[in-house]
Amino acid sequence: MTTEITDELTDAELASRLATTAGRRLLQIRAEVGFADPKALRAAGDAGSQELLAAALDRYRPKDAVLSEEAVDDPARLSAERVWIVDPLDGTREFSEEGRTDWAVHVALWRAGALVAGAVALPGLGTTLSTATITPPPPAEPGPPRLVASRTRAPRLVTDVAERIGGVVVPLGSAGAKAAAVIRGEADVYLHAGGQYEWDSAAPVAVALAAGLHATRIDGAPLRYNQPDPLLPDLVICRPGLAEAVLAAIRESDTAPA
Ligand SMILES: Nc1ncnc2c1ncn2[C@@H]1O[C@H](COP(=O)(O)O)[C@@H](OP(=O)(O)O)[C@H]1O
Ligand SMILES: [Mg+2]
Repeated sequence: MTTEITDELTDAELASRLATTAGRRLLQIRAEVGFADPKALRAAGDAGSQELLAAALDRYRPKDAVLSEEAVDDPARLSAERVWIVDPLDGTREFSEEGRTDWAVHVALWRAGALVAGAVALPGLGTTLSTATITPPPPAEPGPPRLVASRTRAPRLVTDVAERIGGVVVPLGSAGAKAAAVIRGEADVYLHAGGQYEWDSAAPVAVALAAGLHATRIDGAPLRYNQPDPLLPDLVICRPGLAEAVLAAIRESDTAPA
């Protein structure tokens, strides 16, 4: 897989190569810094990936705005037509735990109201999912639907919805890794509520939509990006055939946040 970054790339190709390249840098940082001081490793990862992505976007898309978890928010993005929404290291906690592969790099492009390109790199798995190349997941496996949810901050809503649809909960780190599990057919639903930001979901949602999956807020409303407040606290990504049942279970749950 070539990851060379040149001036001629489409936005989707650029997103994919940037995410892959930042992911390789993160693997190097993991090897160099080691796991003895997880806090130091997390800080080095956040900073190293942010530096690489910021420099590359500045070099290859100098006119575009950027919204990143690891940079000061520049309100100029609110009047920009094109905004890159990036999470240089999603699943920071898992990145700092030896042996875990559930962490990701997110690079998405928002243009005039919609996500138009995106990539989620899973460096620990050696793969990158891109809107340019993604295909729908394989058919659902027999058995109960598998719901991926936060390892550390899963809301009660997840267990409640799992019970209502006869599913099982699978804890996994990183929004990108969870979305990827659904996109790759290793899980059927990713449900989250109670807090998250635009950078946590923009690239995963861009790829999920390109793969033909359902991706909305938990009340079924569209996920909207490049908003003044980047808080985007909940989402559901799932196979289209499960969306109606999942949204109904959320509505019926007395644990759904108002
Ligand atoms: N309640 C909450 N409030 C704010 N952010 C949250 C959150 N729950 C999850 N997130 C963010 O969503 C990403 C995935 O989390 P999780 O693995 O728990 O599902 C993490 O991003 P970062 O690792 O980039 O900080 C995490 O910080
Ligand atoms: Mg994140």
